[in-house]
Amino acid sequence: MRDGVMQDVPAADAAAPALSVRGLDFWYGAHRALRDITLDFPARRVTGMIGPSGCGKSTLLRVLNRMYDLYPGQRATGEVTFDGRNILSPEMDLNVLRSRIGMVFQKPTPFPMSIYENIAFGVRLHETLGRPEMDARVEDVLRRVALWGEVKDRLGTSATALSGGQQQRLCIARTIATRPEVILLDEPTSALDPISTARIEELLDELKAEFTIAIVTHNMQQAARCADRVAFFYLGELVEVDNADRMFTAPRERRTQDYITGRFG
Ligand SMILES: Nc1ncnc2c1ncn2[C@@H]1O[C@H](COP(=O)(O)OP(=O)(O)OP(=O)(O)O)[C@@H](O)[C@H]1O
Repeated sequence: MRDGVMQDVPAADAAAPALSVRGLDFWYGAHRALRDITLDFPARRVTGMIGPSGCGKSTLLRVLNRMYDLYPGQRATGEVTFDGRNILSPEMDLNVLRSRIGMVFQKPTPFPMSIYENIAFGVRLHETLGRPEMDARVEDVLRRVALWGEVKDRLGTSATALSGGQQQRLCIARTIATRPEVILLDEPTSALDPISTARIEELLDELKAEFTIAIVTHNMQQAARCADRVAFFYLGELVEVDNADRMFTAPRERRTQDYITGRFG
């Protein structure tokens, strides 16, 4: 426990953290959007991040793969340990980092190229594969996101012609194709219909056998269905983190209880 934030985990659920955030502060210019965040992301578990709009959930995801680095005036202090290194360090190779900690956005963002190239493009940045190996990689990840059957006969056609749900599964396939350890998802189903949403949720359940997953969601049912652990944020602070079942049945903090019962947010 640190600074009053409850985060003890029963031994059975105490997977080693893949990512450890310690004393993290984040600024957009003079605006401090995250305050002294300390949070572990256990390996091969789904950590759900919830809280009212503007509380800093997306900001934290953007810190975890240094996405903020693309924007002047944004800075983070503190530590985020991944594979024994502080990823906030200026020496970090950001291309390597982003291949190991992949990100899926709210709105499906396929590249304006073919379905095949959407996957092969990122792989080529990090590996040199011959055509048969690349074909096998493309097929493997499309099978894993349950898209192969739907697209195998039109791999050369534009990805932008797919439905929203198919596009989001393609974006997840693209992310796992570079074989990351961690997948960050920022409200990945908020633009999708209920059937596509259910398919993505099932997919997350399968992927967590292999990947560490952090998902931002506004949907309490989704957090309860998908997440092993849930972290509740409010006004840039981490209020409480706990196993999902306990978080939704017996939250310890009043603010968490008010939020999950719909009293604000
Ligand atoms: N580019 C930016 N420049 C300045 N302030 C920003 C920027 N992006 C976010 N903020 C501010 O940082 C705070 C946290 O925003 P963030 O987007 O992380 O919240 P969130 O919890 O993900 O919200 P939502 O659920 O609405 O997506 C908010 O006060 C927001 O206004």
